[in-house]
Amino acid sequence: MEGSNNQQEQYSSLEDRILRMAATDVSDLPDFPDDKSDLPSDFEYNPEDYQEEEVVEEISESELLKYLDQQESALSVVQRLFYHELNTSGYQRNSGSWNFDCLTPQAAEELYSRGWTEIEGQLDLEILRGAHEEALQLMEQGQFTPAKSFSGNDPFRDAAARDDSILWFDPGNQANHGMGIVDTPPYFERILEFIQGPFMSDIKSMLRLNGRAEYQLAYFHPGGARYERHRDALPTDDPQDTNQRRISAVFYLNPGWVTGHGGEVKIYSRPDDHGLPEGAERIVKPLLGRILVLLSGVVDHEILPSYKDRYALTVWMR
Ligand SMILES: O=C(O)CCC(=O)C(=O)O
Ligand SMILES: [Fe+2]
Repeated sequence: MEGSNNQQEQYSSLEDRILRMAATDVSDLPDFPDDKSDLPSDFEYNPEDYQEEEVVEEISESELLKYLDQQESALSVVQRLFYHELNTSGYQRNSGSWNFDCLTPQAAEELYSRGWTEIEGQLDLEILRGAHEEALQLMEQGQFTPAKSFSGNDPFRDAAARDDSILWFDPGNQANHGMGIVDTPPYFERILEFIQGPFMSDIKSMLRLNGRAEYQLAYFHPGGARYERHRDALPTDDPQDTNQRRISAVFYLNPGWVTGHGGEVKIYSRPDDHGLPEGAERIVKPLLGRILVLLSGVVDHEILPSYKDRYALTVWMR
C-alpha cells in the first residue's frame, strides 16, 4: 500500500467503524510484541483466526450512535465529505467569490462547522402558499399514511417515536398509494425544481453527493403530535456509501405560525460545538418559507408537540 494515492484510503467505511467499535474485547486479539521487529517475518495477522462465534445483538439506533460518537465526533467524520474546510480564514477571505446560486457563504460555513443552518427567502410566497393549499387538499383526499405504519417492523427505530403522517413525491415514478407515493401537485413541482436546481447545485459544489433525493411531505396533527429526538442517518465519510442520507433539508409550509402553536424543532448541540455545553438546545420555528438544512448523520433533533396542523416537506440527499 506504501505510496498509494488512492483517495479511497482516507475514508473508512461505516461498517469498518462499527466493527472496530464492536471489537472492544481486546483479550481476543493476540499479544503483539511492542517491538514489531520481534515478529516473525512471515507473520500475518488474520482476524478470522481469532474470531470466536459471532454474537449478534440487536442494538437501538441511539445506542449505536452513542458508540460511534465516542469513537469520533460525527461532525469530524462527516466534514470529510466536504471538498474544502470551510472554517479556515483563507477560505472565508475568499467567500466573496463563492459561486452559490442560493446559499450564502455564512449558511455554508454554519453547515460545515456546526452541522446545520437555516435559510429563508428562497421561494416566492405564491409558491409557498400554493404548496400549503395543495398539502391541505392531499390531506382532505386521505393521501397521508401514519409514519408508524412504515417503520413498524424496523427494530432500529421505535415506532412510537413519531406521531406524524406522511406521503412521498417521486417525480420519476408513478403514484403508488400502497407505497405512500402520490403525484406531485403543481406548486410542489416548483419547489422540487428549486431543490433539484439551485439548491442541489450549491450543496453539490461543497459536499460529495450522488444526487439522489427523496421527498417526504409530513403532517403533524394539532393534538400534540411530536417526533422524539433522533438523527436521520449514521455518520459516514465514505462517498461510496449510498445507504446513508447526507443532507436533510426541511421546507416549512405553515403560514401564520406563532409561539403557542408549538411544533418547533429542537436542535441538540454537540460536545464539540464551540462554546455551547453539550445538550444545549436551539429552537427553530416551522415558519412558512424557512428551510432548515442539516448534515443528516450529525445533528440530533426533535419535533416538539404541535398544537396546530403542521406541514413540512423534507428532502434527503445522498
Ligand atoms: O418536520 C421537521 O421539522 C423535521 C422532520 C424530521 O426530523 C424528519 O422527518 O426526520
Ligand atoms: Fe429528522
